[in-house]
Amino acid sequence: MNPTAIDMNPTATAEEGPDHWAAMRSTTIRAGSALIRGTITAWRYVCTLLTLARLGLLWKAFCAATGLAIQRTHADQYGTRLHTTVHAVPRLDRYRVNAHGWTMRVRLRPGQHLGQYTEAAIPLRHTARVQAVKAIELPEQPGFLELRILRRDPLVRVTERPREIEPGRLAVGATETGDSMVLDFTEHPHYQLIGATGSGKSMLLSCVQAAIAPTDGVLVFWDLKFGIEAEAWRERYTEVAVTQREVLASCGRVLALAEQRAAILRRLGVRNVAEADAAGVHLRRVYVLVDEVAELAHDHQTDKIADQLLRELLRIVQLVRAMGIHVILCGQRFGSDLGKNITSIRAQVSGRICLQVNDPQTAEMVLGGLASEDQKRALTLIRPGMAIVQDGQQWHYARCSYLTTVEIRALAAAHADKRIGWDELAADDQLTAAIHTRQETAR
Ligand SMILES: Nc1ncnc2c1ncn2[C@@H]1O[C@H](COP(=O)(O)OP(=O)(O)OP(=O)(O)O)[C@@H](O)[C@H]1O
Repeated sequence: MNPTAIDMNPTATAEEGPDHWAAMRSTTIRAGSALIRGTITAWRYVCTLLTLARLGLLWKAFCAATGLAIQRTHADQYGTRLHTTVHAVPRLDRYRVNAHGWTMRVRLRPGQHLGQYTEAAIPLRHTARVQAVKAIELPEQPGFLELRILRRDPLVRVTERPREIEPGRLAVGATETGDSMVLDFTEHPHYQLIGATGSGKSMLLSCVQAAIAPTDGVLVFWDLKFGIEAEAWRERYTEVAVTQREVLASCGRVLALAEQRAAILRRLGVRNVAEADAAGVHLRRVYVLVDEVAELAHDHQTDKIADQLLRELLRIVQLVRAMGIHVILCGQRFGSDLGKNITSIRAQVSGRICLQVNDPQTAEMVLGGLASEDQKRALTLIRPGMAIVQDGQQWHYARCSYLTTVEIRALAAAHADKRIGWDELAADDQLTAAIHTRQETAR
């Protein structure tokens, strides 16, 4: 055999062969995992539909047994010996099925109210053989209720990955219905995340950062817990402040940026960054994360600047919402006992997430608008990272995703190039606005 005949084009086979196989292998793995995920989801839908059908068959008997059906007895025309009992059963409609369960609307019978259905939720859970049943009122539809039925608890293992859904809307976990747990900074410009030690505040904060990291959002961290939590994300931060003095300096920079942006918004004739975005001027969102808020409010022995800090924080939460600057306050408690301006600050922070807390007063402070028995649920949350999220008069259970320290470090390193300094940010804002003005003038 002629050896040169074998060695025709050695580099090409060496380079193309492995690439070809690697591409095939990765495509097969991706297709395989998509197939498995698809099969699992389809199977979950099938199980949900079967459970729903089973409950449909049992609904009449269930309502009769729990008093939800109105009973009428019809005597026959010859006397009272022969009579029939008819159950007027509450009608069900508007079914919405997902992989974890379903919701259905109940048309209330005359005289019925939410309390009766809340009471019936536990027996219904057993009758339907599901994880949880919740009855909620539909504010726009008097005479109707919604039953939310959870066949399988999506909060046992949260599979949702933190991500930005659209500018200012971050998915950070899952809710009990299997939907994404969303922090919506358009609806609530600032958030408070309150929970006892070990309840999962830092994990929730990490999920928020993981959702922001791949975007052009600006991350500022005031880590008053010695900078330990900030360490994993350090490469991605514009600024980390770990002492009250540093936080005070950072407050000044945040307010200066807000002032500059206010001038830009005035020039453009718009009211906030969302309108500026629509007009073609994109200003990066700035997220100021504060862990732990009580540390801002305590005077340390040598430095007496807590009052000044709270005044600055109040100015920030009052003034910067239109400028695309959002504050997320984390703490174990956020009560008026911490300082003079706390109540005013709390009033400005409308987004509220209550993780597990140890006392009913804290639950009441965070979940102000809810009934006291709903507030008390925050005392008995069983899993770390689980929270009660208030949504107007309604509430739901939610849980943040879980990220390991290795994942967090990898994310911070992968998106370190998105970091921007304060001066560059100010220059970037001015430049974006100037380009827009020039384009407008040219038109
Ligand atoms: N969604 C989650 N899934 C699984 N484990 C979680 C979740 N969230 C938090 N944990 C776990 O709970 C524990 C406490 O979480 P974390 O440190 O975030 O609490 P914390 O409220 O910040 O506590 P501290 O106030 O003491 O710092 C950690 O071991 C963390 O891994």
